[in-house]
Amino acid sequence: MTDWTALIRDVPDYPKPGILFKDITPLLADHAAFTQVVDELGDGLAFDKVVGIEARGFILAAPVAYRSGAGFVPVRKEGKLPSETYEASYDLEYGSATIEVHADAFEPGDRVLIVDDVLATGGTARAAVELVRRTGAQVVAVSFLMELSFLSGRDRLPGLEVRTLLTV
Ligand SMILES: O=P(O)(O)OC[C@H]1O[C@H](OP(=O)(O)OP(=O)(O)O)[C@H](O)[C@@H]1O
Ligand SMILES: Nc1ncnc2[nH]cnc12
Repeated sequence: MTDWTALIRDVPDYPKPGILFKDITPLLADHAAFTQVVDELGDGLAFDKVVGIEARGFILAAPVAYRSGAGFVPVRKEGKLPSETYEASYDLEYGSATIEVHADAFEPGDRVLIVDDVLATGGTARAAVELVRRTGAQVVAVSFLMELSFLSGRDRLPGLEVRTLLTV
């Protein structure tokens, strides 16, 4: 894949002092970069549903589902899903959060690809994996646009295929 790192903007001290925020909006605005990234996130993997994690994960996961003929399932921040949910709480680089998935989002035996923009500490992805597994579905891989390798998020996803397209 082309190295699109130049389209990731570094924003110091956002959202808190000491955090170097990786802003993906320049990459999203570039058609060639955006489409290649969407193509690569699911390439060669077999799955029935794509999970996108609110909010930036939605931007990437929905087109991955569309292009691969899979369904899309949102994992949302707490209180946003209207029906019965499972929830998981976790810490991330600049705070903590709770995410939820609809308890009936998957068919028994569904193979699930989880997609998000950034793998940092891995807290968010770990919680999403737990949610999918609680429903009885199977996580086949976790794909990210970008990995912040100094935070070792991969270590929180043992035994899983972890795909990252850019590493910083
Ligand atoms: O690996 P971690 O340390 O868990 O961090 C990665 C998560 O942080 C960001 O989400 P954020 O909660 O900022 O939400 P947003 O997508 O709504 O901006 C990013 O989109 C990932 O989901
Ligand atoms: N440094 C960072 N930049 C962008 N998104 C993030 N999510 C967690 N850490 C992040």
